[in-house]
Amino acid sequence: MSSLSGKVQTVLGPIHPEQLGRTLTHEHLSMTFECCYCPPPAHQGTLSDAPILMKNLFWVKQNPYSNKENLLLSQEIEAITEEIMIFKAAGGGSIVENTTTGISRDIKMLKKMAEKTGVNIISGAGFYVDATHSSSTRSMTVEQLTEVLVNEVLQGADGTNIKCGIIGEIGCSWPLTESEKKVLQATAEAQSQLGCPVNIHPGRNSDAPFHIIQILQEAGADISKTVMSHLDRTIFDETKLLEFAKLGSYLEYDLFGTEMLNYQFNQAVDMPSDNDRIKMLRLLINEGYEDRIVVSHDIHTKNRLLKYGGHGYSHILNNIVPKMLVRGISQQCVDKILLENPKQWLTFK
Ligand SMILES: CCC(=O)NCCS(=O)(=O)O
Repeated sequence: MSSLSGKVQTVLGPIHPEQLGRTLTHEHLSMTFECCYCPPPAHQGTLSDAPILMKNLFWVKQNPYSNKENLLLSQEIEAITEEIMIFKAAGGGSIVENTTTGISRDIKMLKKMAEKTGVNIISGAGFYVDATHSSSTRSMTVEQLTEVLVNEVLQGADGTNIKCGIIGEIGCSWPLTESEKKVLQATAEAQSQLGCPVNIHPGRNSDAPFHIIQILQEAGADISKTVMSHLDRTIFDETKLLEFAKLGSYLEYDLFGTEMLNYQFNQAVDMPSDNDRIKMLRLLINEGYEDRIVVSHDIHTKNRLLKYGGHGYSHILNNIVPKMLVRGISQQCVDKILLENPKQWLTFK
């Protein structure tokens, strides 16, 4: 195991796990998402290049991936820094920043934000989905990819000496591509060398999380230190969700605050509401999985910021926690989800 054993690695260096406090396990503080631009229907075409204004905000909320400006979170550093302070005032301690190579990770900026706000920021190593892989990434062997991941954790990312504290979010499409499969195998290998936390972005199909866990397991990963993200848009059937829970990963509900009529990336899906998400958490808790749940907002577009009338990074602490308590989830269980489970996950073995 590495010298990081028993520690959590933030962009400002290793800390003791007790210093984390309430932790959002899946956010973005600076990224771009042009790779996932969805052209709007022809009669709404002019809205794709429009600035975000009060009069088109409802349209942007329903079509977040069709407005080009909305995809540039990296332009909002000042607003986001202020919003991290609001998260801190609401009782937040740490944010895991899951931006990986392909969607414009800016690890120097993350360090500045951590210095300014006093909130711990943990940065992610690795690669987003295949559509963003460079030709050089695609041509690498599993061994070469492993070396990149290990270096981002032990030496620093993007030519800096600022180090990542998790591997992920590792992007997977559906069906999984060859390049993504190699990255998963490299993730497993790097994780067994480092004993580090891993976060996976599954493809948009309910079989995707199962397939990914199988690949990771075969390559030697520690599934108990792996988070499966975006379950709220991936597995809807309760029996299937409980089957997946048995595999032993952390179960992440990370789209809190996202409520929309049409899910642009998969029209077959009815995006759940926050109340639906809380019902799924209750199901998992009642079935004994309270040690495995983590939650977040996965803010990745501008419209979700307070500045644009969105819910911001403090929504879970200010609005979701009180509703969880009203719906019979105990304070002890809420604390597990926001404090204990992230702490266990983020601590290097
Ligand atoms: C980079 C952010 C990201 O990938 N978020 C997941 C969006 S969705 O696939 O759940 O719609």
